[in-house]
Amino acid sequence: MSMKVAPRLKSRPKRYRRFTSRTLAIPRFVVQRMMLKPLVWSLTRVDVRTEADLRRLRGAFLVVANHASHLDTPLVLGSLPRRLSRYLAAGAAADYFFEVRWRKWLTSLVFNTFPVDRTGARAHSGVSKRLLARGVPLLIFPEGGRSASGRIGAFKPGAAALAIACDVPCVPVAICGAHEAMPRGQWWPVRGRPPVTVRIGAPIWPRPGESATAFTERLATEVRRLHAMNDSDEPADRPRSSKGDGMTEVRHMKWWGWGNEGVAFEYRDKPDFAPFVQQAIGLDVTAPGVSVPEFDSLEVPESRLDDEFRTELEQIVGADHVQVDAMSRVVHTFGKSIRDLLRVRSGSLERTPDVVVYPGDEDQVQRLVHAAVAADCVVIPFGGGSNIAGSLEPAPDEERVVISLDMGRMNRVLEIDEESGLARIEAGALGPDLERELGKRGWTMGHFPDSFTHSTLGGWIATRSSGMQSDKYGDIADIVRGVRVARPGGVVEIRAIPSASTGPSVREMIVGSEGRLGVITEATMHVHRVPEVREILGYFFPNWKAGLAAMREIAESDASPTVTRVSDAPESAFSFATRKESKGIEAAGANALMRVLKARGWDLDQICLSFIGYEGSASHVRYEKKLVRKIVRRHGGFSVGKSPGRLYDQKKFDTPYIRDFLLDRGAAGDVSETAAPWSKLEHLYEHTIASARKAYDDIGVQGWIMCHLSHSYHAGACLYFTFAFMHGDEPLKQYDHVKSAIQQAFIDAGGTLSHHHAVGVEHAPWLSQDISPEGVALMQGLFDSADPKRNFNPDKIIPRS
Ligand SMILES: Cc1cc2nc3c(=O)[nH]c(=O)nc-3n(C[C@H](O)[C@H](O)[C@H](O)COP(=O)(O)OP(=O)(O)OC[C@H]3O[C@@H](n4cnc5c(N)ncnc54)[C@H](O)[C@@H]3O)c2cc1C
Repeated sequence: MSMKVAPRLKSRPKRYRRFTSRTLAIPRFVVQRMMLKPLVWSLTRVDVRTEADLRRLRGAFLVVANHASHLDTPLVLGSLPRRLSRYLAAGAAADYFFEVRWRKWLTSLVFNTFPVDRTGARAHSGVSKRLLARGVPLLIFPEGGRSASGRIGAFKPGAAALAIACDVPCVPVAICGAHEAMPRGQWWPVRGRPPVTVRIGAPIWPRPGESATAFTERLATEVRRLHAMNDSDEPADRPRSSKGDGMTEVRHMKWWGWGNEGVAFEYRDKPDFAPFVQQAIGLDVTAPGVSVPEFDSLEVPESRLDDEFRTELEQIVGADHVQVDAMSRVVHTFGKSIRDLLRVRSGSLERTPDVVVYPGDEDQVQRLVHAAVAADCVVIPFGGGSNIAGSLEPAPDEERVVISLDMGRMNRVLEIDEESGLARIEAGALGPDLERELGKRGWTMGHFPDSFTHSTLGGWIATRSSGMQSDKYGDIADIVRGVRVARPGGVVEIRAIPSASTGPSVREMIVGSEGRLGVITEATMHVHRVPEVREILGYFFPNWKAGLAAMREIAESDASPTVTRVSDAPESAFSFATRKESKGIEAAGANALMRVLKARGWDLDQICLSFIGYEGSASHVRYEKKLVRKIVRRHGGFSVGKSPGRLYDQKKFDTPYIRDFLLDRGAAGDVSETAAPWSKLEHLYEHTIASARKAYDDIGVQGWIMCHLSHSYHAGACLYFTFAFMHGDEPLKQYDHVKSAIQQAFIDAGGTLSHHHAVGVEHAPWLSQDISPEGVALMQGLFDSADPKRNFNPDKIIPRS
């Protein structure tokens, strides 16, 4: 349960009483959270990334942030957990904000401001110390003013000196994109909801005896590091693989799990989560989890790379970009499927790549491909390493040298053809990197898979990915127009033509090829103007059948929402269980709504939560919402407003961390998804649920399965199942049994083996049932002729016979 920062309330001299006044905190809450935050969040696209666990932060502290825009203070206040921002007092220039009475009054009311001397006058000296001594946390911008260029300037030592004198920690915060959104001299953000990211780092304490200069340096370095994670214009001092022993600037996920080091799923602020999981799979989440093994305890196979070939690789990409250390090779061995995570956590590393290389441009990729094929090596292109189909692992019995070709340095947006709405982008660009670069010029690609933060353009193309807004923007197969692929014979160049009649589509052969046809170096993608309005509304349906029918009717209608998603009753219950504790009006409102629904005859256990997204001009969005409202009503549903949708939108990229949380506690939780025509969806759903339940019975476990529909098309939609159970001593065997039952159910009920997670090795057993043996033979012919010596990511999609 979260606690409020507790300013010391005893012996408050009158002058400081306003800072800790509970009465004044109420209007401040109303203005900050109910007016300012919704306004700033609607005018910009704010992404809050909390890199650290702030739950243990208590008492006074300083927030130190870079400063380039008047948006910065509302952004920080709106991004910090309410517990920490409630009494946060923002430093404001005494010579500007405290000279005029109305300005002083207004900023004090809204931002709890305290005066900061900038002019050398010491009229307010000691105020900040006294506030800290009273437990009031402070927000300080150590640059001393807003940067005119948007670049982070030198930090003044005042904040560090204050932290040392009062022995309080500093929370570093990097605000990225606010300068572009509303630079100095402007009083309103630019049009088009520019993207802004607020990155909150781990609290930093002054070291014993540390000078203010040294502490300032540490704080500045941390804020720059957080900023550089977002903005490659800043000096790049990016974190590397969790152990940090690679020599490149490319970021990687944790070797043992999803996402960034230090970020984890938290259940304690979600009061319904523990009882829900207990009931669903019999797991007590409050019991301590097991820790991940020490990396040094893993037995990592030796690299088979010899010195001569290493020198050849170094001559192509430079010595810093050829890695053979154990951490680099382990990070590049697997993707992030549950099979992958179970194996890497248990040290089951039969075969790792022998070397990881990081090319910097297409010419280097081409030379690497030539060298690798000439030496009969295996080349496995690596994007973000986020796939969940076993698309990366080298075959355990592979005798040849295996090269993991990491595309992470090739991450630029090369060109935007504004007239055609096309952008040329290098294949190694991660989602946030490419969207940020496009966003700076008012464009978006509109591709947002749940793995967005850690997957790349090349990976999306190579796995036929689909993002949450595919209803409007299309799957990656629709978005990619042109593509360049490095192959032994030279570069395949498919130009960005809107549509062409040039025989079987080579572009389509590359899409979904999982590295088997060569290395995608860049692609030319559809891009769109950032919409004026973007909204995701929440809806309730009385049951799953009604939700499905409404989604089908919306797909058929004139409305073209960006997202159509409806969860079945178990998934809706799960969503409710992961809500944070609500109090006061919010909690009373939710309870009242449930009472009304019950009175109207709704079975509350059958409620299905839905999200529908809208984008475009304000009038277009209004029109679409009206159309959808009518359809929803016809199926017994109604809108529950913007808040659930906003929450879903903000938190969707954090959900993947839950799988590690469960694994730490002996439970396997994973996903399987398919697509089928509308006419088959209901049966497919029932059949899959029944098959999973039978599989749980077979292995004698209490299992859970839930589902949502997303990605609607003219002829059908994707059904996305999430399943979980407490595993025993043979987790892989048990997992394979359940997963296989679900996959087979898809095929038997008329669905495909995967809508957007690719084939890899994990889904390969169902390929022939999906596309027919003759279809597999055709594909095999393509692979055999394109790659006769099986140098390119062999054994994926079609296993060795
Ligand atoms: C929690 C979670 C959520 C996910 N959500 C989604 C989702 O919403 N939608 C979705 O579509 N997927 C999703 N995925 C799956 C995964 O993110 C996608 O498969 C993604 O497209 C993989 O991209 P990547 O850059 O990580 O590729 P990697 O995992 O590095 O590689 C995947 C395959 O592509 C090949 N490849 C990578 N780059 C290139 C290149 N430049 N040239 C040739 N081949 C290349 C690799 O060799 C490999 O075969 C999710 C995964 C997880 C773990």
